[in-house]
Amino acid sequence: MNAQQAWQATLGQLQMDMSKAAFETWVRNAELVTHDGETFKIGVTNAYARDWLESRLSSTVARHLTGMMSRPQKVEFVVWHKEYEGEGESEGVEEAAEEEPAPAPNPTINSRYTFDTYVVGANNRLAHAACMAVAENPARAYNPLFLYGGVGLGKTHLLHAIGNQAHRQGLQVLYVSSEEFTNDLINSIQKRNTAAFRDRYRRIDVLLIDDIQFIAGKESTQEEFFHTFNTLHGQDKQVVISSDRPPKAMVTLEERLRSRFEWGLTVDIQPADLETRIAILRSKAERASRQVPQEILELIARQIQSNIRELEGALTRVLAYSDLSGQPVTQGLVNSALADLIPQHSSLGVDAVVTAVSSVFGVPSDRLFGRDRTREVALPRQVAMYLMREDANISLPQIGEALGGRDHTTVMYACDKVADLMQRDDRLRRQVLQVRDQLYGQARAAA
Ligand SMILES: Nc1ncnc2c1ncn2[C@@H]1O[C@H](COP(=O)(O)OP(=O)(O)OP(=O)(O)O)[C@@H](O)[C@H]1O
Repeated sequence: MNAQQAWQATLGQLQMDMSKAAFETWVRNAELVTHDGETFKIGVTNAYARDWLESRLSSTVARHLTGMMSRPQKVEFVVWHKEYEGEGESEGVEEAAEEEPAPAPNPTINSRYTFDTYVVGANNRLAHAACMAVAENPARAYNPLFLYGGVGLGKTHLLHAIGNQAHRQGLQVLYVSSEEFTNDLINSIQKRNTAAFRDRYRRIDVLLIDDIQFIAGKESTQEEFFHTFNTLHGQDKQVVISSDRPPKAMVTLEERLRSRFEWGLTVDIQPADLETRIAILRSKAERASRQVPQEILELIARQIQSNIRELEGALTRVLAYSDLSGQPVTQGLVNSALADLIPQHSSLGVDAVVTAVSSVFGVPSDRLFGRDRTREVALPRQVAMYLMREDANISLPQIGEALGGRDHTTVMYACDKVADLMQRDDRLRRQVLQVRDQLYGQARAAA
């Protein structure tokens, strides 16, 4: 087998092993540059892709190549552009590519929000992969990309991350909230300067428009956005849109806009699970050069469940509390610092959990309290047991007593089963998050 065949076979293997999104984002455009008998030099289009492949795939790729060539092989990823082909050593090419001066900052893009600082978990993996794909290949991956999710879950962060990367590639990027778009439009109409408005919005390569839900119901803004969208899309320019709900749920949105939003890819961001929330806190603490014990991060992450902005705010508050009082960060300090942010667990009782489970799973409360064992009731009941145990700290015998007079081993089994299923069953994980959303929404409202 020659080197090119071995590389193509490795690509085929990776395609089978990796998720589609990851493969498309990171591997599809990689090419064999040189092979000197023992090292495969693989070219990728930018330093991001090189670092990603180097840190996650180099040993897997080397293993596949070794198997195919029947002798030990190494792999090296380099930044490589096709137009440099034949101009000599690829090392030289790599340096040339990296020495390009950075473009002047883009005033509409927040340079702190990058893919590097975005923590990926099960809740946002697809959204993250889609954004990476768009940033790598504007207008060629998904156009438009429509990103939706609840408040404070990282939509704006991802838009800026795309913006930062596209800007580094020398593209003209414009980030605006839909409110700014509306205000710009109104001003231009008042000043009779709509030509300048159109120029600003149509002479760009990438338009990132945040919180598009605010244009629903505003007729002339929708009209103008429709033309902006068509012009950009028609010229193969990338449009990325964020919203707090999917296009279908934007009731007062004109049908022609809704259908355009659905032309490309629509992806959601769900609330982050516990592990991701801890990882976000850890990353934020590290960036602030602070050492915070794992159990403290976990304590904060358990308390603030549905909004990453609040989660970050909670950490900042705990650290400020510790600095101002001169005390170390302990559980007690966290509890005092967050007393008014955290719903008190005692307010979560059996009834609150059953009501929330009942509404998310669509099973009447009395059936959850009863002894019915059909699957449509049994699983939601097990979820209720799990949440009573995990979130409301109710004892196993009390839970069993409340839910149909079961003994504590049944409850223990249910809790383990739900915890295990949530690792594998995405739908169930989301349902549990929805229940928690309801519980904590209620608890906060009652506080
Ligand atoms: N996965 C993540 N990793 C790191 N930081 C995150 C993540 N998700 C959200 N954040 C941070 O949480 C904060 C809120 O995120 P962001 O403003 O992007 O949310 P949003 O979904 O746009 O909210 P809104 O609905 O209010 O517009 C930001 O500081 C962002 O950096």
